Amino acid sequence: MDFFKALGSGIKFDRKKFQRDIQLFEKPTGGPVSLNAGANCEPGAELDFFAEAKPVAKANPAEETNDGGDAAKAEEEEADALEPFHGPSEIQAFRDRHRIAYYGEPSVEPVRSFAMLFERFTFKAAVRRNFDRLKFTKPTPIQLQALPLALAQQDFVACAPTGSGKTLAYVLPMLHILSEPQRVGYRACIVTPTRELATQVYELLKVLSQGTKFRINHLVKARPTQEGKETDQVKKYDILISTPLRLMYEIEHDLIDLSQVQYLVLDEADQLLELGYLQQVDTILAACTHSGLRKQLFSATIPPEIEDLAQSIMRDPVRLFIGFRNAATEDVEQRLVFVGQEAGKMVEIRNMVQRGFAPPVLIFVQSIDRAKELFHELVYDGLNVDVIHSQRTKAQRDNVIANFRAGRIWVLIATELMSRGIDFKGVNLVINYDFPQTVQSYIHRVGRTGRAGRKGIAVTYFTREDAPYLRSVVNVIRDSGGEVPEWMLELKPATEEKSKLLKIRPPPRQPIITKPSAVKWKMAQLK
Ligand SMILES: Nc1ncnc2c1ncn2[C@@H]1O[C@H](COP(=O)(O)OP(=O)(O)OP(=O)(O)O)[C@@H](O)[C@H]1O
Repeated sequence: MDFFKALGSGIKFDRKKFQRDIQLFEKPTGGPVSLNAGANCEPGAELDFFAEAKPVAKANPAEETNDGGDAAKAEEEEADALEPFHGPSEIQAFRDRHRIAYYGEPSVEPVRSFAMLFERFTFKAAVRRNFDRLKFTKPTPIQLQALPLALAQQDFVACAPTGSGKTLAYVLPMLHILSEPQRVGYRACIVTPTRELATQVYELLKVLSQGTKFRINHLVKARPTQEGKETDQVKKYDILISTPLRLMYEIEHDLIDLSQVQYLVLDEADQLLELGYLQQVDTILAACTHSGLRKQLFSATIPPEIEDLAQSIMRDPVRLFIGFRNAATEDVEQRLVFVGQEAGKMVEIRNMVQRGFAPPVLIFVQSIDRAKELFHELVYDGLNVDVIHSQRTKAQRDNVIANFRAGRIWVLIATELMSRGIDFKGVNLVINYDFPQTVQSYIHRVGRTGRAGRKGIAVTYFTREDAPYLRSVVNVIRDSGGEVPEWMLELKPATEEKSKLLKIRPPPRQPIITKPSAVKWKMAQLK
């Protein structure tokens, strides 16, 4: 109990909601405990919940990893660098230094800085002001190249690590290209796999478009059929943000007109081009009939088969890759923990709590049932925990996210729903309680920490049954600069057939039940 009191030092609670917590944590006896998982938790220091991002130590990973000469060169690339490039070889050297791989024609020059971008492209004063308020000093590597590429109105596929600012790379050019609001209907459309991600993109667009008259429709709510008809009312919108299922419904019920869309972005494109979403995305593509339509695809993971598919729906796309293909961000320390059997996972979690941990923590499990089970275990342990999955109402999901962002929830249990795109800047630790079913899932889950230049830790539990799938994750850890024991590198990768099976169906696992109270709850569920 002392540990929790200590851990609570400096944390503000919603007093009504956390009455019990307040009783437990009031008048802490000492400073926070030194915790092995906490980048923010030095002995004696106050917990730093969702503080402003720390100085971006490595906005451009190349700056730290290259040799002295390159580092000195990178130093020269000040935030306001305007020096033009002198020919293709200098551009190539610049791209190499920032680990930008650029395939295709035309070769659009990158920018050295935001100052150079705004010198080359004259943005509306309001958008410039709004951008300045974000206080981003240097473009991330994907932004160095994708911003001018998008502004040159090219089709492209962009693959860059999680948390490296891909959203800005399409949202900012969109506002420049659309230029002025026009009452002709949607001219830009952004599709994301989840409602939560759509909301996040909408929030950034709202910030950047303040003071302009652009109208943005965040289409995630169901609406009565008549209300949605393509009336003058709907024509006032310039930009649409939606999820594929919602949008397909609108198209199939003739509620929406996408014929004026000239700028289509698929965020988390590899997921959108997978079987589960393909039909919906096909319907959306077919509805975007404008001859000048430009398509841009973004993700932190673009497997080769998806790259081929992407190319088939685009016009000579440029392909942009930052760093290793399909690697995890280098800002996350990745650990693998062998837990023997299922029961070992709860032991490990409880040990972690005993040892101390620095919230906020995000825990991933493979199914809704397991999310509920784990929630009941941890709630009975007295942890400040909540759970998010698709069976919760939209309002509940929004509340959970807001509470987690505000530090009112310390531990959030999530299903795959939250694995992609969601930007929780302050997450210190991600735990893969259940081993991810694909290497892409691993990369995205791990990428919920270590964002925008911050550091993070990701711990993945594995049982004997998970061992055959370990190798692909081991490769990701190695490629992102992590250390892995030699024996793991000698493991055989799972066969293609086995990996495909795992992707479709999670493996059976023992329920997460260790307490009589949880058994009672589970029995009631099964009735
Ligand atoms: N140039 C920049 N400097 C500092 N922070 C930035 C910069 N660009 C974006 N960010 C911040 O980085 C964070 C991550 O950005 P974003 O969510 O766009 O990442 P992403 O690459 O789309 O990640 P994911 O693949 O997980 O969706 C955000 O909080 C954003 O505000």
